Amino acid sequence: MAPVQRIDGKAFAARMTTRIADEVRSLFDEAGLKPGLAVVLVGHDPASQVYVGAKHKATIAAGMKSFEHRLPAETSEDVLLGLIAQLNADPNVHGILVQLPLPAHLDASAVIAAIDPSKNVDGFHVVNAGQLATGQDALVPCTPLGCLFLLQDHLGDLSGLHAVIVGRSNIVGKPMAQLLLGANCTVTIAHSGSRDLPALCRTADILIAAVGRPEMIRGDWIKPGATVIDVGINRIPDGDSTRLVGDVAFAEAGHAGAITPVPGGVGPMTIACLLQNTLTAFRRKLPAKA
Ligand SMILES: Nc1nc(=O)c2c([nH]1)NC[C@@H]1CN(c3ccc(C(=O)N[C@@H](CCC(=O)O)C(=O)O)cc3)C=[N+]21
Repeated sequence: MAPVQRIDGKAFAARMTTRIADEVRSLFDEAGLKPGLAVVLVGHDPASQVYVGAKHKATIAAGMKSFEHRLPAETSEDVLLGLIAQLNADPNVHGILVQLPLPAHLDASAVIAAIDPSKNVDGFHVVNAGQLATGQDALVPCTPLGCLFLLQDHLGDLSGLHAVIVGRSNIVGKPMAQLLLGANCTVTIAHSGSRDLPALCRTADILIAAVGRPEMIRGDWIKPGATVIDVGINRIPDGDSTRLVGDVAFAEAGHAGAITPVPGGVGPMTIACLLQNTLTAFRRKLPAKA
């Protein structure tokens, strides 16, 4: 059998970012218009600091305005909601992202609900989720959108394929299911408690791993030739240091048709799709052409 193909999300994301930057410059620069993305980070979680820094760099590289708001860990919900109200009203801000997880004293669902759905570039608002579920134009959560782009690039038409999604979060599993249904897949949503999960996974033409458990999905859970998308980003100890692994035991997946590596697979696509959503939100605010 042909050797497994690596799906290069890093390269795909770089091409997407270049295309978005070209679009921003060629269509809007002359008119003095710029999409703007506001990112709010509460507290000092080291991983979150790294991600927020990466988002800032990508936003600038795409020719957009980046507004960073770093708030102390003890910020009250009132202060955070006040900032969100200000960003909702700011015409220079087209996208708003509040980095998750939030410190425990803050109610993430109340914060997400406060972000104007038309600026909610994470696609986490119930209005965004409802629009996606009912087939209306929506801002779609960045990680599953990135997975869909990689699948369509690799496989072309997805019609009739059986997709098994392991993971049922609002951020990945559920919106991923909606997107794949929209692309005419047959979709199964499974989770760590599903009965005979290995056998279920073996029925997948497309296997999406989004459980958040390092290397939980073993080689013998993968049907030969299947396309595997590994959403997991787990930092595990490695000697005196640490390393990143996905939710799939990558070294055992040599008989898959294709697989996304970790790092360099889905992660970079999440950031590229954030830029894409910011551009989409910006376009929708432009006055209709006369
Ligand atoms: N409101 C909100 N929206 C998010 O989209 C959001 C969030 N909160 N909280 C945290 C997670 C995580 N996340 C990642 C983005 C990029 C990489 C990424 O680019 N990873 C690289 C390298 C990572 C590394 O080296 O540490 C890769 O996989 O190749 C990873 C993870 C967005 N998140």
